[in-house]
Amino acid sequence: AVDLFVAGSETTSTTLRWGFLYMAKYPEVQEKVQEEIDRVNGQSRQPSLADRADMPYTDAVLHEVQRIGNIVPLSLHRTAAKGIQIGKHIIPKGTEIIPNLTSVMFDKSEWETPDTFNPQHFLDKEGKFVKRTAFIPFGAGKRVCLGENLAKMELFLFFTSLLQRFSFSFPAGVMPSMEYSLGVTLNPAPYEICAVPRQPEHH
Ligand code: HEM
Repeated sequence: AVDLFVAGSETTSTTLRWGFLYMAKYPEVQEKVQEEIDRVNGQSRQPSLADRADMPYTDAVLHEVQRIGNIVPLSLHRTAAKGIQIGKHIIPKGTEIIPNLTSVMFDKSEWETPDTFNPQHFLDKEGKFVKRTAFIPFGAGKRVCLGENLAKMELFLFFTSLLQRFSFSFPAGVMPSMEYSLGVTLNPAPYEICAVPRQPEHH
């Protein structure tokens, strides 16, 4: 049970902290997310998971936050249970393997603008959500993150519920900093942010 709390708490909250930071830095993206929330939920009904399919832009923004936030840059270290050959490379049994997720999620041949926050990475020309095979923040294969689906549900619900009620911005005179510190996960450096209540809708 402790493993699940350790693996599940900091990862999700760190991703959300990157998310609100990017919303403050890119107010035009934040506004488009809020337009989508207003269209699908209005102000009175809280977003639910059933709404996700109707919110491709918000879904794309969350995916892009996870890609560029890159919170587990070197995944989990693994040990080869048996010897294998991948192309020319022979990996003997017992080899320690450190998967480099960063190299995939910032790969210049996979992403149009790898170093720039760009939700269009996950949208087609009609604005529909598109999956990308190089999106692997949860790892890949047999030992992919056990909590992937739970994490995606949590991210969607917390992100949309907060953006329904608040707009995030930097305090006057504070320059946005996208600096990070590497602990267990790759974290945004502590930042100051304003959560300004949105005007209730007038009917
Ligand atoms: C945004 C949130 C999360 C991210 C980015 C994330 C990322 C990862 C990554 C990269 C791995 C290694 C996968 C591999 O070796 O290929 C992993 C493993 C794991 N994660 Fe997550 N995780 C998240 C949330 C969660 C949550 C919410 C839980 C559980 C409640 C969880 C439980 C686990 C467990 C148990 C493993 C080990 C699986 C195994 O060894 O078979 N994670 N996670």
